[in-house]
Amino acid sequence: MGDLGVLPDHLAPHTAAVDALGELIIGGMRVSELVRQYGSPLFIYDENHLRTRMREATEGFGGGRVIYASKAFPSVAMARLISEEGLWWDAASQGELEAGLRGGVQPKRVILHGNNKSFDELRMAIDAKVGRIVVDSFDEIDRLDYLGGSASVWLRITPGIEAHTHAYVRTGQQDSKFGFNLANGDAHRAIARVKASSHLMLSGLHCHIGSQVFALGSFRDAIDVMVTLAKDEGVEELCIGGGFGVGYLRDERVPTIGEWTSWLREAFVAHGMRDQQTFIEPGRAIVAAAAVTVYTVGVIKEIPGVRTYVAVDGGMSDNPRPVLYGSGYEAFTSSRLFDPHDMTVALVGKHCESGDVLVREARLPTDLQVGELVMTPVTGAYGYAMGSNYNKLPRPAVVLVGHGQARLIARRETIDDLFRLEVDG
Ligand SMILES: Cc1ncc(COP(=O)(O)O)c(C=O)c1O
Ligand SMILES: N[C@@H](CCCC[NH3+])C(=O)O
Repeated sequence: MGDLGVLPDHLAPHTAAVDALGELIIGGMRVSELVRQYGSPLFIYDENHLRTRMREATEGFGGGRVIYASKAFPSVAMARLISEEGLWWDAASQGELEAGLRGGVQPKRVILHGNNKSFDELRMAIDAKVGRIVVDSFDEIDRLDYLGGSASVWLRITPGIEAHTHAYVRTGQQDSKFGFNLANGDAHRAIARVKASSHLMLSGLHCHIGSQVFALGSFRDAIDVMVTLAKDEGVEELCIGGGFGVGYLRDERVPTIGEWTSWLREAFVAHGMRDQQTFIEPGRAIVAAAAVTVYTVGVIKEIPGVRTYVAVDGGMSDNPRPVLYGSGYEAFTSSRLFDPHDMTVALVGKHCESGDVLVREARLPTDLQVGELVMTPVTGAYGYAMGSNYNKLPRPAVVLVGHGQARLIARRETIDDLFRLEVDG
């Protein structure tokens, strides 16, 4: 990576480069050229970045298995990369399961999650012979008994670890809708039930303490608790979930996925676990920084002495994270990254809500013009995946770039697409 001007290296996709005029190039493609061809707003994913993260994760984790948590970006194109790089695929619904299978992930490398799996989802997983079903509740055991097919299962345990992250994405504490509670004995009761089953094979235990977690200590605590339980119960495999935090802001420097995975491996090894027994499920740490979202500025409204609003052609429908969790992002002009970005503005979307703010205090050039391209980096995880059609906005297109070429992996929605579900009354 050369000089990226005002764009910090740690927020840029791997192949990012800036030409002499200050324009951003990703995967050998000029961002303005991509927008000219595919329209705005546009998600641009860097293929090299994705593959590098997958390799760092698998190398750091030794011979343990890395399962990509597909909820972060569950596309067929992503599933192809996952299967080519030898990772596994975590699906939390029939749709995510279908995406993995359509992308060529071998069924034995698919894990099915969900705190309320339907009969159809369970039936599909059994018929497809997925690698593991992660059983989450007693009602689910009843459903599996009713269906009767044979399956290799893990039990999802809530180990009672309070991860330090946003309450909405904390999942390992006692008070959780997920999994079997360890402290009140449910975990042991579930283990006994599955062990006694003639058609379910208990191959492992699972826990996931939360998302965007930075404290290695929380993962170490989870490993301590779960290894003890697995050894007491004579269970072979252990998955410690995902949730490894990433940096979204200029000053936010965080461990790489290679560091995360090698630390976790060390923690497992310290407990005498063999690589083949161990699994992790990162989503965000693989995809987040691989993508940027590019928007076009439509309105610049200055309220002297109050604030300047810069409105773009997307917003909470392509990135609901700021509204949902108060998440922070940065913004940059993608065509003049050598210019100082010293005007503080609110970067807002085009939705009919005052809360539709993408970046509360974005720094952009003082002479920013209507029609310029502004991009927000680190939007590869839980952006497109959690997008909506609010205000009947069509979803943006998604391109995958590399080696001077772009591949459209999700076309832009059309106005007609927006009415495909409506029944004309
Ligand atoms: C069961 C499970 N595994 C893995 C993940 C991946 O999380 P992240 O994208 O934060 O790595 C999640 C989401 O938090 C999850 O619910
Ligand atoms: N959607 C959350 C992460 C949820 C993780 C899924 N268990 C986010 O955007 O940060």
